[in-house]
Amino acid sequence: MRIDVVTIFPEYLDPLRAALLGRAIERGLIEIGVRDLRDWTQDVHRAVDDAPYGGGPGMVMKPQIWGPALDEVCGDKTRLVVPTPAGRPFTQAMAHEFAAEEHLVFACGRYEGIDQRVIDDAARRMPVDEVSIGDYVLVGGEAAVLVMVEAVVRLLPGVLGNKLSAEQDSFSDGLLEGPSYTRPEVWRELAVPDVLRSGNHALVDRWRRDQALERTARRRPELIDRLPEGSLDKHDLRL
Ligand SMILES: Nc1ccccc1-c1cnco1
Repeated sequence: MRIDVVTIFPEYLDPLRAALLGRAIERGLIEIGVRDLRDWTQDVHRAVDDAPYGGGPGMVMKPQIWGPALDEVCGDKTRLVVPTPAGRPFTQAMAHEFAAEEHLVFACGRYEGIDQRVIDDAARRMPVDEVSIGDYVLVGGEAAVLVMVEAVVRLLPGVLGNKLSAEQDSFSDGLLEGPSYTRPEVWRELAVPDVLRSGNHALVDRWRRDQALERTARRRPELIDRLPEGSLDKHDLRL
């Protein structure tokens, strides 16, 4: 997979070359390019934004800059992802979809966003997803790209060591993870639940499932309603 990010703050994406993702690049599992949008500006001030038609606060990013940038960076196998607070919610399912793509391009908007015609024009020749990572306001799309790239790249074959399976993690069964514990058995007078030291794997599995269901019902009840038909067995339903 190749990933390209177009941004006016390329240094913001430096963490993509650290740790797990950095090792995936070194191992040739992914290629990552970060491009400075200002490289496509023509004026001495390297302006990338202008006042919004219709008035109002903030600035809008110029189509005459974004257009040529995406023409050059995107290819015939590109899926364009545009982080925006007005986007569809980013989910694990979307991460899996993106992980199956050959080429992802992330367009990082700042200010009040990118002129809509940039997205509309791109959608004439490639799949375009306007995506939100949550209901809060960021200054730009760069932090959202770091989140999405991590969620996507960890799903690629070979990226996670075999001891960490992407499939067994949170959200793979639609529930939140329950609590986790490690040594010591007692810490600041707080003990590890006895069942986890019982050695009875069936009991441990049951306890973990119960904890995940209770936590999900308490913190994210809407996820329970979204579980596929038949996900909950009679033991689950006794809770
Ligand atoms: N707030 C933002 C501002 C600019 C670009 C993306 C966002 C965003 C993405 N997901 C939530 O917010």
